[in-house]
Amino acid sequence: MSPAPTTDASATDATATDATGRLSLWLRDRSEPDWSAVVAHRFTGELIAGSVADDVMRRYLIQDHRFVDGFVALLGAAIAAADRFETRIPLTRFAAMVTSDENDYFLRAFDALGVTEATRRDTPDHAATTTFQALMTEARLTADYPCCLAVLVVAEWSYLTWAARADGRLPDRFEHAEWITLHDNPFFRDFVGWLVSELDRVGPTLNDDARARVEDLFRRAVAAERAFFDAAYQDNRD
Ligand SMILES: Cc1ncc(C[n+]2csc(CCO)c2C)c(N)n1
Repeated sequence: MSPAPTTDASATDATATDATGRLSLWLRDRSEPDWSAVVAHRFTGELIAGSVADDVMRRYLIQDHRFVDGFVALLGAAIAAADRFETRIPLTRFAAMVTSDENDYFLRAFDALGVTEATRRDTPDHAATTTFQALMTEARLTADYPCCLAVLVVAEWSYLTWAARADGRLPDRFEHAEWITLHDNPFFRDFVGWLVSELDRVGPTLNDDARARVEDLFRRAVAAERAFFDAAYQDNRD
């Protein structure tokens, strides 16, 4: 019943119309049209083309840097809630990567874009950031592995999918190019393939209620990703 783990999550074109097959594909279907809006968002297209306006990039990165903290906490909850040791290992390695390479990118990009610490401190959270933080907290506090996975999978799989669209073409500026390669490289591809396969592994163990909770979190996470990208184009804070 359980499918072989995929190692190339971005190449998955299949759709699933019922939840008895691959839960990941079913959830992705159920999150349309938001899923497609996320992976083909104006922001990601402009990033790949290297044409994102600097103020858009600044707004996005200031908010996204705040996302990482809650994300790492959610990863920690998934590590704690996972059903076996072999599952904790990739999650732990990934947590180490997120807190080293990725944080370094943010700091260099802030420098290059002239974003000072004072600006970061004085910029309030956008409503889309607050929504996402709340969703990650909600998933974390379930202390339930499939619920944690639902939100993690959305955050990772959607990013791999849009980044893979660059297909080897990279824009000149590192602020743009590295944000793409951070989300489409062999390590990340393997990790996301594994993470998606985890959702498929636990899928058949869920009863209807548990699956409904996972679906609700997954769909709200996709909607939150869409709103997060939209927010980069909004000057106001609400
Ligand atoms: C709103 C938002 N959603 C998802 C990601 C993706 N993401 C967050 S942490 C992480 C791990 C290392 O890159 C990844 C892929 C993001 N950055 N911002």
